[in-house]
Amino acid sequence: MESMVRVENVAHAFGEETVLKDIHLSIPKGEIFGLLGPSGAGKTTLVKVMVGILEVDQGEAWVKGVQMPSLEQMKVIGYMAQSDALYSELSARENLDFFGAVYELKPKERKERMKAVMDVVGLIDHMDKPVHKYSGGMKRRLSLAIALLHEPDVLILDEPTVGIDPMLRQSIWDELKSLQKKGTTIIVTTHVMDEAEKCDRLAMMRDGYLIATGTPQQLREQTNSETIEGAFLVYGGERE
Ligand SMILES: Nc1ncnc2c1ncn2[C@@H]1O[C@H](COP(=O)(O)OP(=O)(O)OP(=O)(O)O)[C@@H](O)[C@H]1O
Repeated sequence: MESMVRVENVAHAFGEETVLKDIHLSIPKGEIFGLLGPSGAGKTTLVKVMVGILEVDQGEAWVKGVQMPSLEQMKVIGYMAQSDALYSELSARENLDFFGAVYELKPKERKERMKAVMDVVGLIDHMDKPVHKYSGGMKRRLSLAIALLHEPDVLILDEPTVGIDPMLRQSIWDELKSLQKKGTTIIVTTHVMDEAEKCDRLAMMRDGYLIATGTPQQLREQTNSETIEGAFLVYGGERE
């Protein structure tokens, strides 16, 4: 199957601390791929390598056949970072309009997409509110809307549902599943175990290593666990 995201032999250190070690990954088109691991395991650092915003000491990352970092290739990626990159003095509409221009969406299409993505995240009635008046959860939702705006082939979402209530979280996952049906490849980091269950495949990280990769069922079976949470605890080293 065509590999949409490929990471080969990646290693990286921040000063003395090695945070990624010997990472190999291949994610096929249309897969929902989850990255799990204790805080500090290296998940965010790894997604930054995929997005091409971190140049690593060793190894390579490829997105849709192009080696990262590549400015041009950013157009096929929708990235939602852990901390929101929003202009707080501007309204949601102005933020979306700005990113729509960055992604070179034509005015008519931009307007339609802005409405569609704000609908998905349940913010359609808050289009004209300045972002500094948004709650933390609303900012997360707006960041997700921006990542979806240009209908990217690859969505890379770093803890997208933190601070989002269960009902909206469900509707966001419904949207991710429907994007997957259209062929979008989705990479998501999460600490939420029921979200991990929704992924086609998971990678467990610990101390900068990818220590296990497989379907949720495979990871449960390999660890004799009934739940992904159980598997996570085994791989996280918190129990034998
Ligand atoms: N810019 C940086 N400079 C120095 N150290 C960094 C930098 N970014 C991350 N680190 C360190 O790299 C390690 C991995 O961090 P990373 O954010 O990738 O973990 P994570 O698995 O995403 O954690 P969390 O689940 O808490 O988000 C941590 O020890 C962190 O302190």
